[in-house]
Amino acid sequence: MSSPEEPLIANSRLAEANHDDTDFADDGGDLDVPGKQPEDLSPGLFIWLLTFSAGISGLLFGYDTGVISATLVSLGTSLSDRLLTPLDKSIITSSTSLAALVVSPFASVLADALGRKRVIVLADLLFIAGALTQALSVTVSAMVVGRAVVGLAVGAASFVVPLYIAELAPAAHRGRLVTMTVVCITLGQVVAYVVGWGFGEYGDARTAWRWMVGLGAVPAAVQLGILFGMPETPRWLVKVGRSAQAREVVERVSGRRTGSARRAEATLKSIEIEVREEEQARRLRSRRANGRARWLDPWFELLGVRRNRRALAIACLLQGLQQLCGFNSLMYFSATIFTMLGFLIPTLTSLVVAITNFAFTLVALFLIDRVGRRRIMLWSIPFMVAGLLLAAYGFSFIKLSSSSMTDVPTEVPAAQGAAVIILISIMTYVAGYAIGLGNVPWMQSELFALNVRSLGSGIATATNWGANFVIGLTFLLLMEALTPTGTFVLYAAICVVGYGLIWSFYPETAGLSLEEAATLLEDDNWGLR
Ligand SMILES: O[C@H]1[C@H](O)[C@@H](O)[C@H](O)[C@@H](O)[C@H]1O
Repeated sequence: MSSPEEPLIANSRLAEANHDDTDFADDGGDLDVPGKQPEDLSPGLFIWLLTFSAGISGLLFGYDTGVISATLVSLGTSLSDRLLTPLDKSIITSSTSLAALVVSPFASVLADALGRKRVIVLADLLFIAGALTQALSVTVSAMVVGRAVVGLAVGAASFVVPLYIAELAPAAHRGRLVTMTVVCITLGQVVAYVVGWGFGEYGDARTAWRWMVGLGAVPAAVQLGILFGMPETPRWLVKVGRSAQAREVVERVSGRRTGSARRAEATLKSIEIEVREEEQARRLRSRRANGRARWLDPWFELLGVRRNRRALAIACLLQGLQQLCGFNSLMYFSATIFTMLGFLIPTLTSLVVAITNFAFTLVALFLIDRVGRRRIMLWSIPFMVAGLLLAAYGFSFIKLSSSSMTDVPTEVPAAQGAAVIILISIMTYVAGYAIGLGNVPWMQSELFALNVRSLGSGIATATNWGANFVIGLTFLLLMEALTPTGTFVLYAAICVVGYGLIWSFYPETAGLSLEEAATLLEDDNWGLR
């Protein structure tokens, strides 16, 4: 079903861009400075401020997903006057990802209709409502509702914030800036773990968990305030016909460096060319569609055009793998696992998971644009496999009592040596994850052409949450059914399959403009570069 005009349009766009804009593309013109490489260039204060404010959403995403680990071991009998079963815990945990999954396709429709920024505002309101509902809940179902409302917020924010940053950032810095969001997510998880440990150890046992979950409302309120001074993205503004405003934003983003006026002009022009040509292509296609409903157009463009289909396949593969590799079972249940292994202060031990994840995401921040997305993934996944297999081996020395999955610490003392092996192997696995799979999938928007970028990123984000839901719901049950060793071997096998798929299908997009990255997938050798 791929339409014959598509490659022509893309080629003419590149030809036009190459003709009069050779020195800017989407890199903000930075490459036209003689003797300078992209790495030498700093993104400018405005971009950093934008990223920082947008990153608060990441912080919230991280806080709300991370806080569940300590919450689960602190709830005791405060919900519905009983101890929680493994199924209760699984449902409380995974309701967040289920709600995030449900909202992600709508987030893309809203982001196109209302603009990227308004969706971030909406997400903040939901973050506040969800945090308060959880803090005040007295039954398991009320807690599930609160977690689900937070899930709606996380789902919307996880889709729109990377899109917002990718559309504002110059190409030479895009990878690093999108990774900043993931840094904020992982920082949020560290904060959640520290809060969890602090309240768990030193707070009033009956109310500690209410503070843990309720505190999530604070950064959301702060961000609401900051958002008033933030701009909409120039790409969205051009798309809805507000080019004058788009020009102002592009000028602010370009800063006051020499030649920035010319760069701003050129950047705006390339966006306008892309929007115009995609509009033409869309009109051509809907003329051929013979009365088909208009809302179906983006779907036909996404699935009917070869390069878009390829982009979607890759984005969903990466997002699915990011979750199915099992990382979030550690994020959600590490306190439960370390309780089971007999560690004295499990919430403190589990801080290791969050801190390793955060520290290696920082390492990724410095490596990603230099090493490239594809290469960084191929280098890091083997460490994940090694870590998982070693953990599986460590678990084979540990006998679990039937009570080990509940709040009651195991009566069978875990073998100390094995517990240490497990801790080290988990750290290796988490480090490998944080360097590659933890952040590369969020660079999804650079794979898609503008006309399908929102929808494509929305579906890929939904894949992430769908897989996250499966992992959250099944981890404790798998630990019982397959044993911990079997569960970790299963995750290792998923990583190996993922490695093969990435090797075969994922091209390098580092350093390309959004327009060039989308065009790359038209190439017949799209997988191997
Ligand atoms: O990129 C993030 C990050 O890696 C988080 O630590 C993880 O909890 C999320 O699921 C993932 O999307």
